[in-house]
Amino acid sequence: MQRVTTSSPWPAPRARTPVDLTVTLPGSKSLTNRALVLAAIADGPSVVRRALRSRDTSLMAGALTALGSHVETGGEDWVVTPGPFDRDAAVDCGLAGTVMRFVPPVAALAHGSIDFDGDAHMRNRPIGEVLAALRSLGVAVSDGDRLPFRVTGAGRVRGGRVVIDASASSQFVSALLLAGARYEQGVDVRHDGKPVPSLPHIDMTVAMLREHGVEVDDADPHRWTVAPGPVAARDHLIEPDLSNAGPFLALAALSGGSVTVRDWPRHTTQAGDALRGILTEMGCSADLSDAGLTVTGPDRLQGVDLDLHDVGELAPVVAALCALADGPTHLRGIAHIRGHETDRLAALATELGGLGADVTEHDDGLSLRPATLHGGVFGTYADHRMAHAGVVVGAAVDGVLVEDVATTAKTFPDFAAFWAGLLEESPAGRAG
Ligand SMILES: O=C(O)C1=C[C@@H](OP(=O)(O)O)[C@@H](O)[C@H](O)C1
Ligand SMILES: C=C(OP(=O)(O)O)C(=O)O
Repeated sequence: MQRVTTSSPWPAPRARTPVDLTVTLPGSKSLTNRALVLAAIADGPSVVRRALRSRDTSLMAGALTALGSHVETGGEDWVVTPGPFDRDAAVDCGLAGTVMRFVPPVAALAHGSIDFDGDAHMRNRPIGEVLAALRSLGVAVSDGDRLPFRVTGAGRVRGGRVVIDASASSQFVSALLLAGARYEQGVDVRHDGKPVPSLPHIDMTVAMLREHGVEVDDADPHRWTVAPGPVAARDHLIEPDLSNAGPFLALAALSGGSVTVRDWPRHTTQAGDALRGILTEMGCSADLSDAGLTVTGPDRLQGVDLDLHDVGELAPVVAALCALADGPTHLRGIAHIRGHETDRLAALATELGGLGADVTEHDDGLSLRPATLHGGVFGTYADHRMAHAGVVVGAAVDGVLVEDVATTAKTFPDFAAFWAGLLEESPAGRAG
């Protein structure tokens, strides 16, 4: 776990009085990258409307283009035309789990050798189960269980049954399901191991496959079967990224003000929808209306005892908010987030602790007790959600400097300018 020191740390703006804000947020990373993959293996062109334009989605578009698809990313709506996967290619995964996990099963369909690599830390993130699964489904994959690796496609994949341990990441399952319909025998994935985290993301994969006309059986909680067959071309309208709504809703929670996120879907498979329940448990009110989701913060923020196994990507912002709460907190069930963009449990314990939080790191979570926080540099370890955690604390505490805030570009274009603009425009910023 290394701190990144690319530019001067960013002085996080304060919210000194209750905010009153309405925001329109960029699209979901998870929905955009699934829509791009499915479009690239579909039987005709598809449009990804209101696609998220960020580092992770540009890397996905770049990967699918390298394989031979045509992805037009000029406007708000991205047009994807499947092409022949008939060449050798190199894929840069950056730090995008969705690119490193979702693209190899697609590359296996190519006629060519596809080389994968990514950022330095990406070489530590787990992928071995996907590579082993591909080998057992008849695909030539170089030795090893980490980046860099090579997938040599023969233009066809046998497919069939495979057993994996997906306890480190739900993306292992999603990856095999997304491409599985294009395998000769489809794919029958069984999980054998500790519980799979982030299950809403597998539900998202299954729902989107079905929208593309693919037959998926997910009746058994540890088994997913995708029937072989065509993937129908289909346009998608991308919902706002509800996980990235976390820091914005946290502003309402910590300032006792109100934040409305426009276009919050009434029904969604996004994990971020769980923020409504989490913030309510912390004492906020959360109202879903035609205007969007409005969260209003309480006078005193309560600590919580939560199992975040299904929604681990929310942990950094939730932990930051809990560090500001009046009561104790225990966040459990999130050992797997040690394999995210950084070891998030260690990073949160170190960085929140560095600002005076009373935080204890456990194997599978964190506990926090009320403490008076102070300013200082908040390290982000190239992790967008660590930067979100830093700005949340910085909105409530003087003198917080967020290192490498530009790392938020992974899933949110120009985050810092947007965040600062909001706090300037709100009465909270003007009062400061
Ligand atoms: O499939 C996806 O789009 C994601 C799945 C989850 O990964 P893990 O299962 O590795 O937690 C989530 O944390 C990540 O942000 C996005
Ligand atoms: C875990 C995350 O990302 P990735 O898709 O790179 O796994 C995340 O965004 O919190």
